[in-house]
Order: sequence, then structure tokens, then C-alpha cells
Amino acid sequence: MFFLVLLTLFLAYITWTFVRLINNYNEAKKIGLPIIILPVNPASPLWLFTKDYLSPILTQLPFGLGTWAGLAEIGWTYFEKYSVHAKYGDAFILVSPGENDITLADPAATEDVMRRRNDFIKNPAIYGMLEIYGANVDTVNGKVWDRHRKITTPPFNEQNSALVWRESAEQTDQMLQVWSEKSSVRSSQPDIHALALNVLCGAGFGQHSSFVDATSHDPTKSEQKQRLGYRKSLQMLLANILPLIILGLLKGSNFPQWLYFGSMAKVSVAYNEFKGYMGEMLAREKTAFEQGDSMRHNLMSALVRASMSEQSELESTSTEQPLNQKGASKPTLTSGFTDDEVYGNLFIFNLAGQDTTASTLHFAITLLAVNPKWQSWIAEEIDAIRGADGAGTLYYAETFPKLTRILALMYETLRLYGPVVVIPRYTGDTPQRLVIQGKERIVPARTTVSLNVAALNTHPEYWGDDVLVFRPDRWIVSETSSSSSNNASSDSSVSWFQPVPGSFIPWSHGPRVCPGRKFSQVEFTRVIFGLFSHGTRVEVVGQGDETEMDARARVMRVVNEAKLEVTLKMVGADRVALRWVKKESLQA
Ligand code: HEM
Repeated sequence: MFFLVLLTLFLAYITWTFVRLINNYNEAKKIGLPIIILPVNPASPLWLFTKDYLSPILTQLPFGLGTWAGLAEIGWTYFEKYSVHAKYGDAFILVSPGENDITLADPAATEDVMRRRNDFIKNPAIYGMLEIYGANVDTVNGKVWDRHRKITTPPFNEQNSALVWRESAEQTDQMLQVWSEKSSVRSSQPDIHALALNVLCGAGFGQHSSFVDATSHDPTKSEQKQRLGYRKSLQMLLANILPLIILGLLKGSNFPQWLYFGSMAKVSVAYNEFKGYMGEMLAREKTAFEQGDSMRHNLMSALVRASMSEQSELESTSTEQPLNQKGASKPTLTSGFTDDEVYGNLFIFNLAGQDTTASTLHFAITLLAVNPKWQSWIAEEIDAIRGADGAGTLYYAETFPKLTRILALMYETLRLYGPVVVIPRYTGDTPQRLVIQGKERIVPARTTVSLNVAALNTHPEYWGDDVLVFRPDRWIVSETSSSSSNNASSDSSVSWFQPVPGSFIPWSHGPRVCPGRKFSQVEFTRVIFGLFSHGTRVEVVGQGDETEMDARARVMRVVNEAKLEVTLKMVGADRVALRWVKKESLQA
């Protein structure tokens, strides 16, 4: 009997899947783009749980019958890069029993989708999962997004960039000190992530931590305990994003807390603890605002100020605001943030800002170790800038704009190994017109439009024949120098390579462009600047009797095997050992 019920359920599921596939196929045909059929829904839990076993078998099937499996893999766009588009064109439709997905590597159409934020929205079913502490600028659409964006933009200002610069400088010096004392460093990945977390704690929340010991600056014991808990709880949350998302869903469905066990229980403790810290900080910031203190420039202070200013502004122009018991105006859809929205946004800054910047730095450092010639190239710039700064102050405002080669290094790392390999948009309930490859198409309702970042970044038409070659100098068309014979003078002016609009979108583009772009650029450039100063260089440590070339080729295999774990990351990164050395002859 049980077996019969099971068989009936299975047959019903297969029939339903098949009917969905046929319907989606018929819908897709009307759009008039090439179609690739995936017989499974890549987002279905059944596929997600079985794919690691099934995919290797499917890809071995004769006549290419299972080649679709590669496109049902999470992060497939990174592995395939432009290759699938080379076969099917700059736009094709992935038809599955889930929802149809138009995959774009057409820069003009990409640009248009990014510009039309109300026509091509963020799918609430997907982005809603990121509302871990509350709605935030990353997850909402329409008028609610207008309000979130208006309040979350002011904190990313020049004073905050200066803070990022100082925090990054200090963290880098400490990290390099630790690395230089070792004959071989296998912990680059966790170390760089720790550095990025500390920068976010400092420039994001005004919570300063030392690279070596997060408690070393705490003056009192009670504060010490709180700070350690603060950083560690945040670290635990960021290292467990998937359990955290599940936790968020369980909390939303009022699942009893005492039923959590294992890692879920630990994440739940960190979740509650971190919320407590944010609550305390929020209360302090509100008091500071009321006392007219506007001297702190970390993201939290600035966000609370922006939110409360919005509320005050609204209160002074409206007499019809509802009042809570204390007589203060409750935020409405058109005014500042609720406390949960403050928490939601602060947490998303951490979530969106840590992994992305840290992974980019990690890839860049590893690529530099494999390519010493690019180390010399950036060091030329670093030495010139240090040489010209007699006082050694190296202030953000004067130094950052001169670090053009390091910025070019960042762009090139993002082009080939950027943390975001696809940006999904969704038509929601309304069909949309969209010009794709010069022809207007109707994109039906409930269709995903995937902006294939990895394919756009490796499109041969826009990047040339050496599209897969890591070449940071492709970004600088010419350098002119006013005070030095070498091209990396501290006073050089640079003419940048201008990518075709829509072909290079590592931080997205248009109204929903990443607000943390400058934050990440300042952090990246200051870390690289600090690491490669005074003749310091990094090399790959070989294994056994491996030659230098073999060791580099091995490291490149690890780099290229990177996987999407929320963002793109090197897997088994401790297989790569690096050595930091000071070349006496190069010390400046
Ligand atoms: C190399 C580093 C970074 C990269 C490559 C990057 C990339 C991106 C991309 C591609 C998006 C658009 C996502 C989408 O539309 O689905 C985005 C959005 C966002 N990023 Fe970043 N990001 C970086 C660093 C940061 C930092 C440091 C922060 C904050 C401290 C941050 C905060 C955000 C936020 C809040 C959004 C949502 C914006 C909105 O939807 O209006 N990011 N980022």
C-alpha cells in the first residue's frame, strides 16, 4: 500500500513536471530566441540534493544527451564563461519545469535591464531570503526601494572612505607582519576574510579590532567581553549564510526555537546575540543624534543620522503622523527606517561587503604570486607614490586617486574572477518589451532575465583575442607623467580603457549599482598598496621537487576550479602555500 502511494506521488510529480516543461516551452517559443531545454528545475530541492551524484553520470551520456546538466549547476556561468553564448548567441532561453530564464550576454540589452529597475525587478521569492534581520535596500523594489536607497546612500561618503582607508592600512600592516614571520602561508583565504571583517567592523560599526587579537584595544573587561562577542557572532553568521537563510525562514514560520540543534542552534545563538549588539549600538546612535553629535562616520552612525533626519524632516512638514506612546513619530512608508530596517540594512552591508571584497583580494594576491611581472608593475607605482610623499602621511584623499595600477589590477581580477557571476532580474506580473540583439521581444510575466556577468566579461567582441588572459594593463590605455621619467610617477595622469556600456558590470550598473563600490575599491587598493611596499613580494611555495613553473600551473588549477559559494571562492584554498619576502635590493 505504502509503495503504491509512493509510486502514485512519484508519477504525479513526473506528470506535473512534464506539463510545466511543455507549457514553458510553448511560452518560450513565442519570444523567438534559441532554446536550451533543462528537464529539471535547477532550483528544485530534489535536484539540489541529488545533483552532485547525478551530474557526473549525466555528463557521460552518449550523443550529448546530458550536457544540459552543466547548465543546471549553481554558478555555471563562471565555468562556461562566453562558450555557451558562442554556440547559441548573445541571448538564449533556458527552459525548465521551473521558470523560463533568458540568459543575456548582449551589453545593450543588459544596460537596458539594469536601467529599468521597476520593469525588471529583484524576484521577491529569491531576494526575500536575504531579509535576515529585516527588509533592506538589497531585497526590496519600487517605492520601498526608493526610501531605502535614499537613506542608505549618504553613509557611503568620503569621510567613510577615509575611515576604510585607515582601517585597511592598519589591518594590512598587522597581517603582513604575521605572514612575513612564516616560511609558508596557507591561511591566506581565512586571513583576508578576517581582515575584511575587521575593516567592516571598524568602518561599518565603529568597532575596532586588531588583526591578531580582536580584544587587544579594549580598555575594560566588560567592554572586552562585549566586543569579542560582537565580532565573533558576526563572523559566525557570515560564515554560515545557508544555515542562516534557513534559520530566517524558520523564524518567519514561527518554528519553535528549542527544536534547533547542531549548527542551526549555534547560528541561532549568534543571530540573537548580534541583534542585541545592534540594538545597543542603535540606542547609542539615536542618543548621539538627539545631542547633535555628527562626528562619527562609520556606516551605522551615518545610517541612523540619515534615517532620523528623514523622519525629522517629515515630521516638520506633516502634522498627520501617527504617534507612539512616547510621542515620537513612527516611521511610515515615506519616512525613515524602523529598527528592523536599520538592522536589515546594516547586516546586508556586512553580507554584501565582506565576502565580495575579501574574495577579490584573495584572487588578486594569488594571481600576483603566479605572475611576478604584475607585482613589479604595481610596485613601480607604489614606490613612486611613497617616494614623493616625504612626510609619509599617505592620506586617503591624496593617495587613493594615484593608485591607478592597483585599481586596474582590481578591475582585471573582477573581470575574470569577480565574486558575482550572474545578476538575476524578474518581470514579475507584467510582460516587458526588451530590445535584444537589435530586435524588440516581449518578455512574458514571471520570466527571469539573467545578466550573464561572467560571459559579458569574457565576450571576445569587446575584450579582444586575449580575453582569458589576466592582463591588468589592458585597463590603462596611456599614462602620462609630469615629474618622472618612469610611467608610474606619483603625478601621472591616466587614460582608462572604456568598456562598451553593459559589458563590464562587476558592481552592477544603473540605479541599483552597488553602493559599496567605492568602499571596496578603497579597501582593495589600500591592502595591496600596504602589502607590496618596501620591496615586499609574494611567491608560490613549491611542493617536493616541483619546478617554479609547475608550482604556478598547479596554483592556477586551484584558482580556476573556484566555485560559487554565495560568491565565487577558491575551494580548498589551503592547497596554495605563499611566501612573503622582502627583496633587499628593491626596498624603497
Ligand atoms: C568587490 C566588492 C563588491 C562587489 C563585486 C559587489 C557587487 C555587487 C553587485 C553585482 C550588486 C548588485 C546585485 C544585484 O543587483 O543582485 C551589489 C549590490 C549591493 N552591494 Fe555590493 N559589491 C561589492 C562590495 C560591497 C560592499 C563593500 C558593500 C557594503 C559595505 C556592498 C553593498 C551592496 C548593497 C547594499 C547592494 C544592494 C544595492 C541595491 O540593490 O540597491 N557591496 N554589489
